[in-house]
Amino acid sequence: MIIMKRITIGTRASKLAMIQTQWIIERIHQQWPGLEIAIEQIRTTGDRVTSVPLSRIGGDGVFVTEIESALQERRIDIAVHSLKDLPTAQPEGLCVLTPGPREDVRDVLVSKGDLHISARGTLEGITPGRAPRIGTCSLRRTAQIRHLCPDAEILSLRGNVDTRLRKLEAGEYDAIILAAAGLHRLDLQGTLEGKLSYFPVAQMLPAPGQGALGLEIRDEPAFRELLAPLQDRNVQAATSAERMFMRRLGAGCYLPVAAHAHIIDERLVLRGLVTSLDGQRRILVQQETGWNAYAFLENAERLGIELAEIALAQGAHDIIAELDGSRVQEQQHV
Ligand SMILES: NCc1[nH]cc(CCC(=O)O)c1CC(=O)O
Repeated sequence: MIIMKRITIGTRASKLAMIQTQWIIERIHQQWPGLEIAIEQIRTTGDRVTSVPLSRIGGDGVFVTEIESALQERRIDIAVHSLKDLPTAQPEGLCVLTPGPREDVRDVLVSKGDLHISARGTLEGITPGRAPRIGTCSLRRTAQIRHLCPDAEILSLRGNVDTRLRKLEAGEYDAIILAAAGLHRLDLQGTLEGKLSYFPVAQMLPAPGQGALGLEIRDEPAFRELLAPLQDRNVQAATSAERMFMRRLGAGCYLPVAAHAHIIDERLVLRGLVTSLDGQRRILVQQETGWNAYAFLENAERLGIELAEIALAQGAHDIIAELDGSRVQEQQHV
């Protein structure tokens, strides 16, 4: 039985983070109408340091560390995150629940001119003799776009979604790549009509957890009970498989590792990718659970681990080690 009267939700202050938080608050209120919910905005390292690519700041958790401290110190009770920003292992005493439904998992090309993604997933509309300039800071997107278009010039792009769109308008890029989920939640499809083309998942495999939210709490029965009605078994199974794939590879969230799981015919199907930054070497693997096996979370997690081991057996370790090495060198030059 819930006896709480008031809880505090912690979040980043960005427009997207606030929309996500408001949505979660509405969902909690539907279940627990009397509960008073306060919001605490927390500034993270990722919000403060906007001029350096995330892959150089030091990888994991740049958008969450301060928020996790607030949870551990009991200044907040629930943290609302974009699941893909959340490291795959939680600090002592914290756990993550995943509400549904999951937004669109795909990445989108937002174009200033003719560049677009065809239905087959190829990059079209390139001006002959000129390398398309594409903005992204994600190594996962960089490697996959280089695979699709080895001539593309990849330019660094950081900031929240509005900032990125402003930089595109300013003419620094021919196109930029964003997560569909962020654009949809910010209700930007209308404004960007005619400029958007969606990558098929197979051509731009998403980040583990992309499109899903993660609710982080102290692992206590009262908060588990409070959020239980929001949980979605299928989203939980799919994202757990994706995140375990990443975790077993020992890859931080800013390495070119991608994973996507979905349910077909009552089986959980997981696809994973480990790729070199130039997009030349790719280890693309797929595995599925038995019929209805994903009903047990352990099976979804085991699927992620098994697929990672398949990728490692095919040489994923070498690619990751190489990338880790080059990142350390880059950091020394910052
Ligand atoms: N680190 C950026 C980030 N984290 C979560 C989202 C929104 C999409 C999502 O929830 O997966 C974005 C923006 C983007 O990648 O374009």
